[in-house]
Amino acid sequence: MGVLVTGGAGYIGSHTVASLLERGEEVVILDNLYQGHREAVLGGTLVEGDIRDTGVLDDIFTKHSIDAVIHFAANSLVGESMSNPGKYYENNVYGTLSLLEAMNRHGVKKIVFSSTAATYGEPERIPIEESDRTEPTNAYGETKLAMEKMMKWFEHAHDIKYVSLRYFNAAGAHESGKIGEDHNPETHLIPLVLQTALGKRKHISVFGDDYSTADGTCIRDYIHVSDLADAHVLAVAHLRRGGTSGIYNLGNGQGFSVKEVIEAARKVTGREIPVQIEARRAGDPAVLVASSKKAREELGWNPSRDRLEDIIESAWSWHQHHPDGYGGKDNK
Ligand SMILES: NC(=O)c1ccc[n+]([C@@H]2O[C@H](COP(=O)([O-])OP(=O)(O)OC[C@H]3O[C@@H](n4cnc5c(N)ncnc54)[C@H](O)[C@@H]3O)[C@@H](O)[C@H]2O)c1
Ligand SMILES: O=c1ccn([C@@H]2O[C@H](COP(=O)(O)OP(=O)(O)O[C@H]3O[C@H](CO)[C@H](O)[C@H](O)[C@H]3O)[C@@H](O)[C@H]2O)c(=O)[nH]1
Repeated sequence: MGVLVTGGAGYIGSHTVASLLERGEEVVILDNLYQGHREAVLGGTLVEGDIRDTGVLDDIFTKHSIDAVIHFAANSLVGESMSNPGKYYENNVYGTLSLLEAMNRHGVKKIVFSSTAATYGEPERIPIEESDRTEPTNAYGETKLAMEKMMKWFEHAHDIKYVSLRYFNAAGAHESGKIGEDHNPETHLIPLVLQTALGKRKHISVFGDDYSTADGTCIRDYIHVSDLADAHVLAVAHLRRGGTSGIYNLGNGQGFSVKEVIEAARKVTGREIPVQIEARRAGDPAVLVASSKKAREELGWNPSRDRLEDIIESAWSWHQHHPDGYGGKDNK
């Protein structure tokens, strides 16, 4: 039996496809290449198409023997979701509905889903546990919460089991050097800091230094993309052995401030990284750090690339060799 990976040409999806292939899985990738890259798909069968297209989904489930879906395909820019929430309900919520309906038509009973720390909003305590309050402060997080609830009701009605993985801040790149992070536009801190180290940007903007944290900048929990990829493989295994549906945080349980990330990047790169302090970014909670105890205990997840310098080092290697991402590939 094989796995369908929606959004498998994107950043986290492509790393998960690589992990599945390493384990000898049959993989079909469905991506409309809105953000994804053909070159990021290291194997399997890539279908260029949209999760909202019922014909494409029916075709895939008819032609391939698929028992599980890993669902990454979504829009995920917090700022854009605030100015254009309709786009997020259309692609994320309607897209997931289209996928679940197709799974139901074809008797596919397992789904692993990309959720986010943004489902919590302003946390009530740190580290955050899965049972904590979920009150998203942006439309993106709200759509992810809606998709989690949709899966709950599809399980109730159609016995489709789900594992929802709430990632904190994904970072780093694959050890092969072949795949890494290439978003357009790029909004994430670590790639922007490294593009500044490369001289592609004049400075890194720090969004607010007046938060109630030790150095005034926001604290996040950075998790290596390959550790995230491993969690998806474990989640599929959990469902295949008859495990129950559930929601799991994925993070390292350690928080780093924006200033600490920049300092670590200076050490790793040995380059100057000019900083400009700017206003706070709307919708940013001060501190987001995960408790991933549940994923460790129930899925057997054991993230191994947890040092911030190592995560930045692996991203740096990717950015140095691919300064223009996949577009300007330079495989030195
Ligand atoms: N990057 C992070 O730190 C982070 C954190 C938490 C959650 N997530 C979630 O993880 C998932 C993957 O994130 P990413 O950073 O790899 O994003 P990404 O944009 O690199 O990957 C998403 C992929 O989905 C594809 N896609 C989008 N809409 C589609 C559609 N309608 N049909 C087919 N393909 C479609 C895109 O082309 C892209 O390749 C997303 O669902 C995101 O919300 C990401
Ligand atoms: O140029 C920048 C970019 C980011 N930041 C700060 O760096 C931290 C990390 O920002 P990212 O944009 O890298 O990531 P977020 O913490 O905003 O992540 C959120 O959005 C992601 C999707 O883009 C995930 O869904 C994640 O779960 C959700 O919390 C934030 O405090 C942000 O304000 C800056 O100071 N300058």
